Amino acid sequence: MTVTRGLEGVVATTSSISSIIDDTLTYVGYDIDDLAENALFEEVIYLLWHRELPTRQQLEELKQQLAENAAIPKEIIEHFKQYPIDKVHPMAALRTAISMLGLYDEEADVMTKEANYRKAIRLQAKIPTVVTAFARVRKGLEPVEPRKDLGFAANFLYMLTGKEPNETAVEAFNKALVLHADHELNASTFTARVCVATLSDVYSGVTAAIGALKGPLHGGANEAVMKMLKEIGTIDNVESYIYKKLENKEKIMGFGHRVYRKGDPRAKHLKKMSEKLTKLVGEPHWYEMSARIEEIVTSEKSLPPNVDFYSASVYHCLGIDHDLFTPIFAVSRMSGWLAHILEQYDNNRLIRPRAEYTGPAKRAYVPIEQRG
Ligand SMILES: CC(=O)SCCNC(=O)CCNC(=O)[C@H](O)C(C)(C)COP(=O)(O)OP(=O)(O)OC[C@H]1O[C@@H](n2cnc3c(N)ncnc32)[C@H](O)[C@@H]1OP(=O)(O)O
Ligand SMILES: O=C([O-])CC(=O)C(=O)O
Repeated sequence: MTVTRGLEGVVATTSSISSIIDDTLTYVGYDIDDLAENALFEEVIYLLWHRELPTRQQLEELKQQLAENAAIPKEIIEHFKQYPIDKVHPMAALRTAISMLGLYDEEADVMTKEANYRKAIRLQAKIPTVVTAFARVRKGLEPVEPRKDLGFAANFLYMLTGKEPNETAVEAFNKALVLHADHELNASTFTARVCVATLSDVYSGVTAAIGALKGPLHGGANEAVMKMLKEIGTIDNVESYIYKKLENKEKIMGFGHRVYRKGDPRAKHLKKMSEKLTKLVGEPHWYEMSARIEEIVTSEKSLPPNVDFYSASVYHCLGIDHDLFTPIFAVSRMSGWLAHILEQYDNNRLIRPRAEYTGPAKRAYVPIEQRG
């Protein structure tokens, strides 16, 4: 048996959703740079689920379906109110609430193609409502009901704050959603596919994926980046902080990637947004510190920033609580997870690799009184 640690370079499935070739990311053949500059997040959802960009009518239909399905059962809000609120991470709350949504979906275990698509709509529609409701309930605020007249990005920010967001915020948030939507066989998507390949249901698949995204080596890195920026505090502290970490062989969050070697093509869009937004809100130091960290880590370790690095300062400027950064990633990545889950069902085979055994050789059972 040959063991490939971390399955690096192992091609585990075919997929027609997104590709990373020579450090270029495409969703169904459309370059991420093109989509980031031009697409609405709802168009990207449609693209990932149908493999074509929507016509105007198809887009309007999808928007309407998302708006009509955005409300969540009141039991979920009541559940939130019972949590030990100051101890619960929003990703743990999200993981629980998304699983709980399955309890209130009469089609949860109906496995037809049509029912699975309807569940995809419901999950994509409800995840912003879940994240924003939890964010408000933990502050003692009432959740804000979703509005049918707002697009996906605007509605999220509206439900979070109770105020209609300005155009710049909506544009930036939409772009962040587009950039995070899918990424081939990343850890959380792979988790979702492994789960549903047992023919388990869609809710189980996305709940498992949320669990995988939560870790700091994956989606959790964006929150960890902001924690690092706060710890550093000022531009004058950047050098000593980063060099010390590197000397101690500690990882710098938001850098490195399993697949990209020259760089993550999403990072430059977030970098540009970070520069613009940090100036706009009068906190340019977050961008300046980030840019200096990038200079050092790139020259010392040849490690370019990944999608999580500049998204941290972007979300901070949008007034989003730092522990909501990873749930926001999940709001966007839900679209990719669902695309992959539907694709897995379409051409399913159980995913079950092997392990090379490294434990003791064959042993005889020892009765308990003879042990010790
Ligand atoms: C959306 C996303 O999931 S993007 C990734 C988000 N995660 C992060 O930003 C966390 C920080 N980065 C990392 O931990 C890693 O780069 C990962 C997990 C993304 C990729 O991991 P792997 O492909 O397994 O790379 P691996 O950890 O083996 O790193 C290879 C070498 O680069 C070093 N390295 C990798 N990332 C970093 C980093 N962020 N800071 C410092 N050194 C690093 C490793 O220490 C290792 O060095 P060595 O060969 O001297 O031992
Ligand atoms: O692909 C990966 O390993 C991680 C990543 O960048 C993502 O999920 O967006």
